[in-house]
Amino acid sequence: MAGSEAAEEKFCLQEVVDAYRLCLSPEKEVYLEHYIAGWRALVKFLNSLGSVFGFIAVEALTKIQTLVTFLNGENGSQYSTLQSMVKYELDNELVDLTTRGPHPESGCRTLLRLHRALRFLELFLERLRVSTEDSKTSVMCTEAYNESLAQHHLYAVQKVACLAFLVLPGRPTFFEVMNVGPPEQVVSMLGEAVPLISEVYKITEELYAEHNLHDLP
Ligand SMILES: CCCCCCCC/C=C\CCCCCCCC(=O)N[C@@H](COP(=O)(O)O)[C@H](O)/C=C/CCCCCCCCCCCCC
Repeated sequence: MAGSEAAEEKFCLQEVVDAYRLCLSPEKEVYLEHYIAGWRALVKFLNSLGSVFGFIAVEALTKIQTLVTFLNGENGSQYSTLQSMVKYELDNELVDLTTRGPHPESGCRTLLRLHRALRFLELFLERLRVSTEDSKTSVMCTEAYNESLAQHHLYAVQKVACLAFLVLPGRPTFFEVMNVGPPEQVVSMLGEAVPLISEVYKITEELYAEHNLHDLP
């Protein structure tokens, strides 16, 4: 890979912060384009963790790609925000609400999977932010996972995920990979990232509750 391409692929926490900062409109609508950009940046991070995390990166990328296809499709303008997507898909009966049927990969159900993962991210980054030098990333990650995503995963997926967490690099490597600078600056940027992610999460959570979309199959 050419040097410039490699540089493009490098993860940087600032990219995540920028994406989530750009996510909200003044009316607190969530722009899908920036929501996806945030996830793309996180996938870079997952890829930098090595092949053990490849299956998680592939799963996240598959969900991202489904949303990108809608956003770039002929009805793309209906997918500019989460709010417009939900309205468009519900108004046009494009969502399988109780069992999987003609619309197994709707935007609403696909985004719900990423939304649940965003809660994991929020919990994990907050743990990382308040962690100390001897804190273990595997423990922080397992706790955040058990409090969030695990509740929506099959037992076999939970087992594989928890095994992967055991080979996570330690806190110093995590901080380095974030490409921010010394640990104090990483902590400070995590302090910016977490509230932004929390707000996007909360707005999505309320939108899905309002439309009874939390259990989409
Ligand atoms: C800022 C740097 C540090 C942050 C590092 C975190 C990076 C990424 C954060 C989260 C990634 C998770 C993305 C996974 C998407 C999961 C979607 C999902 O739940 N899919 C399941 C259901 O899909 P359907 O079958 O209903 O279509 C699917 O069954 C699951 C497939 C396997 C994925 C298992 C993922 C479990 C682990 C998540 C945490 C990994 C974080 C490791 C790095 C810290």
